Amino acid sequence: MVHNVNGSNTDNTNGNIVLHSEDVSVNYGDFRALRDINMDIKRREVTALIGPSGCGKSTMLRCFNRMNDLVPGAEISGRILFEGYDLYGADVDPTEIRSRIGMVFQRPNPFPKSIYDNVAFGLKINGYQGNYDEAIEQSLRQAALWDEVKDRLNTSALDLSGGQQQRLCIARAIAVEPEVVLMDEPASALDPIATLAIEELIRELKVNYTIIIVTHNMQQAARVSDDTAFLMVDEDRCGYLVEFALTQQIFTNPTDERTEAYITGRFS
Ligand SMILES: Nc1ncnc2c1ncn2[C@@H]1O[C@H](COP(=O)(O)OP(=O)(O)OP(=O)(O)O)[C@@H](O)[C@H]1O
Repeated sequence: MVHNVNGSNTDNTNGNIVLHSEDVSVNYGDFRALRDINMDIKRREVTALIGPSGCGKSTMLRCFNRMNDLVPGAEISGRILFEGYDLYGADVDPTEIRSRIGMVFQRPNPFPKSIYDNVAFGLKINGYQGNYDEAIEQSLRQAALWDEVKDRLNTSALDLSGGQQQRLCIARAIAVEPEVVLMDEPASALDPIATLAIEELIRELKVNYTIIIVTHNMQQAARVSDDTAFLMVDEDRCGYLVEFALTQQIFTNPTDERTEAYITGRFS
């Protein structure tokens, strides 16, 4: 169990901050991929991570639910506080963290099981004792998929379209009622209509969840997020944070000229 994470906050956070990163750096073996990242993720808001390829967006995202623990050679320094407590503390169970901070990947990755069993999966692992039918319906409704699948819950998830599969993966992630959902380019493998459906869904989900999204698509960041972090790479290919601000400010009146150059397409 993660002790006390619902208790009173300790240092450096207030009730509005769910995740707080402090001087976070990440190495893959000898290669430093990210340095000194400081940012606060606000509750029930959408935070976008943007920046050129290789600047460490996915690496940073994975730090927020300890997915980098699973990457050979990955080492993180600095601190991340989740609800005020050290996410990397000795008493923290990474598996529990990953159910409280869920993840949706770039390519929809449903299991080769029925639609129903995909959503039930996390509930079973968590030893859920409630009514499965109700929990599954609620998750599919929240993921804006219920009406399309309610008559075929026992058919294979692999028969769904790409956009439906991604919404199913979102339903699977939210079934265990995480506090945070991390999304790594969740719409990049989808067509424009499915992409808009995912964006609409993200705006709906933030009523209940805190969302962090990595996206290459700046219009998408502007459409769905409240805060935006802009990262770049230095001459050693190490990623760093240039600017973190309200999305509206980043896209209309950025403080840093590098942000301005990036969002106006002067480099990519
Ligand atoms: N498992 C790994 N082992 C070694 N290096 C890695 C690993 N994963 C990522 N990197 C390197 O770390 C740096 C940051 O990668 P990351 O995928 O986090 O960037 P990104 O901004 O998400 O990139 P993209 O936008 O292209 O997906 C890159 O130089 C990448 O090559």
